Amino acid sequence: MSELPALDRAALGAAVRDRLAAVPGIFHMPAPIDIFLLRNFLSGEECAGLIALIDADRQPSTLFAPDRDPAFRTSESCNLKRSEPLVHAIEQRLSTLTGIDPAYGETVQGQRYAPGQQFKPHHDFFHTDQPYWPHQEKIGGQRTWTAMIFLNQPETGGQTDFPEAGIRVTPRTGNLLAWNNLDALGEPELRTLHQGLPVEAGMKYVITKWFRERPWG
Ligand SMILES: O=C(O)CCC(=O)C(=O)O
Ligand SMILES: [Fe+2]
Repeated sequence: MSELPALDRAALGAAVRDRLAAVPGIFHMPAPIDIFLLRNFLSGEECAGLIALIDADRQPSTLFAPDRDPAFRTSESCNLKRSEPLVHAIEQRLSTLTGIDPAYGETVQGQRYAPGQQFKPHHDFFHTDQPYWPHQEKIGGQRTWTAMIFLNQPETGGQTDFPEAGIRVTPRTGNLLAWNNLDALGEPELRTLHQGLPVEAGMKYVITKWFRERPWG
């Protein structure tokens, strides 16, 4: 087995940013964090295929650090298996896009929000003072980039909001949002705080891919 190195967080942040910035048609959003929007990363057909996989397997979503607030994350989610050809193909494309080897990525997670459901403000990076950290540290360490793809568009609500970065993105079928959870020095960037606002009408489906600093698992 070939040994993949631990990635230098700061160098990775810059390398992925430069690679994304060169993608034709991508929008580097004006913000104090590195965040990109790429329209139509997936086709409507691919999105429909992923929605069917999510509907077949979805369960109430969980949290690494269960919150006292039962309304913190009310969506349903599921892990999408790499053995599904569609999931495998999308993982390859995400790696080509970001330049990050698929081994560093966690399993793709699918998520569905019904009206009233939301994911309150949180960071995707790990808080290293939390009880979950020693285990996460062993199985890949800190999260680096997040790639999220909107699979459909709810009628109203369900935007992804970064209150401290001044960014709010409306779900549109096939659009990809990618951001670096770490700062220029490779440390957790607090201004990546984000939330999935409550869906008001219709359904919202997304997939999320979190990349680690070391091979995951
Ligand atoms: O659904 C959203 O808009 C945000 C989802 C999210 O933040 C996550 O899955 O980590
Ligand atoms: Fe998140």
